[in-house]
Amino acid sequence: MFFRKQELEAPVPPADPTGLREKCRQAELPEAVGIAVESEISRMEKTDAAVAEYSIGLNYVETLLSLPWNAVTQDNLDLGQAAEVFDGSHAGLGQVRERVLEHLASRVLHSKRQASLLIVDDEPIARSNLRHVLAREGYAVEVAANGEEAMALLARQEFDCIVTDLKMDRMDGMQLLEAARAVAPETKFILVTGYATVDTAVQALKTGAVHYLSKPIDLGELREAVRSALLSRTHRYSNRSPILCFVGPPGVGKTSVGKAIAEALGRRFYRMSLADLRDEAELRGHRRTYVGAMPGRIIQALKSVGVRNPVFMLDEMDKIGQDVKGDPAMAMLEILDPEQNARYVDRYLEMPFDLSEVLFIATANGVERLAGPLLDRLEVVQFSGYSEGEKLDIATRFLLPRQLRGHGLTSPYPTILPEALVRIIREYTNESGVRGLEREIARLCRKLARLRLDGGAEAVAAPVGSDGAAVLLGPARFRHDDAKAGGLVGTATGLVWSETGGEIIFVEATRMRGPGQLILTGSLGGVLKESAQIALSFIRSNAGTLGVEPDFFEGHDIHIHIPAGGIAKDGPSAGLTIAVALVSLLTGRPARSDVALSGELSLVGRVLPVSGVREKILAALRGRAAMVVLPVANAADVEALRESVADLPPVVLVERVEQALAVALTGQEDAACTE
Ligand SMILES: Nc1ncnc2c1ncn2[C@@H]1O[C@H](COP(=O)(O)OP(=O)(O)OP(=O)(O)O)[C@@H](O)[C@H]1O
Repeated sequence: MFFRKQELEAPVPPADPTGLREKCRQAELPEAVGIAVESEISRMEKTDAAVAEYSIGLNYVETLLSLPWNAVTQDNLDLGQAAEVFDGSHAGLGQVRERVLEHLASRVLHSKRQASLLIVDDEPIARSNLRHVLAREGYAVEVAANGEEAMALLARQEFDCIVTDLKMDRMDGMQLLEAARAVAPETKFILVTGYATVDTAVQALKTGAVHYLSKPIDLGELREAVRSALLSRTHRYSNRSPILCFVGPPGVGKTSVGKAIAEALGRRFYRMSLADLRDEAELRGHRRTYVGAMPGRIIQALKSVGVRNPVFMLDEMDKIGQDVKGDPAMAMLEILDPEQNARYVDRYLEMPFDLSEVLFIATANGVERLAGPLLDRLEVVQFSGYSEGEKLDIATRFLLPRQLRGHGLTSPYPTILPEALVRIIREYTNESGVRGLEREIARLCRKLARLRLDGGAEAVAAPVGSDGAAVLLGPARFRHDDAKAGGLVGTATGLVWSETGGEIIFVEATRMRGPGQLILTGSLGGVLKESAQIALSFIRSNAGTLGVEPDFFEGHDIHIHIPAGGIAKDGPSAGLTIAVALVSLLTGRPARSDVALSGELSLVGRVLPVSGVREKILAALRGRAAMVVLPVANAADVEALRESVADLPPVVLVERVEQALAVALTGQEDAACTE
């Protein structure tokens, strides 16, 4: 700190019975915090220790003393090393890897940018001396003779730091500080004067100056003051880039990529789940006057992580918002916005804490539930599910070695053959990510650990193959033979997407005597009901061409049932599957259950594009579907997937529902196809 207490006639500090003043001195608090602590300690000294106010004051002071006001870790900005860290812990994340490295590259570039300084002094000699000294330090330096000239320069250009004389004609240093804060709030100020008094110093620091130097200037102090004022520059500029938001199903590596970013930068990592957030005050803290009041979770997190520039993962951001008191989305906006978060005020602290150096990363399973203004601030990085080949690679390189080590199965390592891993992937897991896979591998390792303890290394010497894995793990949990060859009348296989990944569903339709109603059951959202109605209307209006009796609805009810779980959100894309199930029912032609469909249906029979194509095709792969039918407008998505997944099933792209019927229905082939 460059606040010269002895020259500024500071009052003699009172005795320090609690030891807090000494702690405060050692903590090297920012001036404003030091003042708040001192005034709280003085108040405590006048209060009886048995009174509640005393312990409220004590908690407050201890909280202020425990926060990392100045503690930062230095960033490691070696991009090559960052890539090594990433590749050393992850596989199968091509696009995500590129996006993360691009983000880090822009940080490196920002950090290498030359810092710009403005010197404002009415004495030409002082100006040119300071310019000379600071230019030799490698800064880009401009000069101005008074506040007005400085404001004119500020209108054209941004400065990282302004070193200004206090007493000047035509807008002095204090007026400049006030005017400049309005147009360039991030610029740091260092005030210099020969007439230092406690009052002006305090006023300058309160107005936002970061340092206060008195004349004659000690050059060592000046260099140090500028260096420390610029310390946060790297992070602040980088933070202007959008906040990364990792979006994808569970277990695809969002958290672990966040950790890898922290490791690559040499920063500490903190993860906070927002799923259980019930009250906005949990984030921003409660006012000190409440008994048991505490700072909000953001400030508490920084206290526990011990630095003010960690990588801070805001997990499950899409889960906040419902039944929460206050407006947490607004609070999040403030926390994430670099224009505001440099002066983030927690209700308990009642003073600004600089969050601008925190590297925030958000995660979500889907973007639909994120508030619009929040989404605007975020740069979405989509994590999609893994194919079987990618899962095998991840399991072989990372999950299995980690679990073997974790279960004490070190040398001689038991051999788990790839065929065993493939069987675990196919029969013991059904997921987009690899969390379940890791759990099953851990289960296998526990069995092996027990065998080794009971029978020694010999007992686990034989390599574990596919059958060995099945013996150890017990009966298979998932059978993917649903989409097997053959077919049923009135049942069609569909592909849907939900936040937990892609899924295969079976749409069933049946007809019985009744007054002509459409009955819908299963997990149907409103959109899905509309899809069913559209499919039925299309069939009724095209009965002739589709080979359906025109009056099939008279005297009959149609019942459509969709048994699967999380599909209510992906209603439109089930339209095509419903149409196939209905035409199958009404024509008596069985629908092939190994043909999986997804497409939105229009009233005139066009097949419209759908989302989540990668997840859907991966679900079809898992479900052993022989063929996938998708809208022609999704051709680019299919092509993109073909590049990363070798064993794609054949994909038929259709423009109209009749083309899908030709592929999916057996019997009288092509009879209903118009092309
Ligand atoms: N591409 C990958 N390479 C290596 N390991 C991976 C990869 N993807 C996931 N993992 C591992 O899978 C496990 C689960 O990953 P993680 O916790 O990061 O998932 P997540 O996407 O954050 O899930 P959730 O949304 O449920 O929080 C971790 O042990 C992680 O290391």
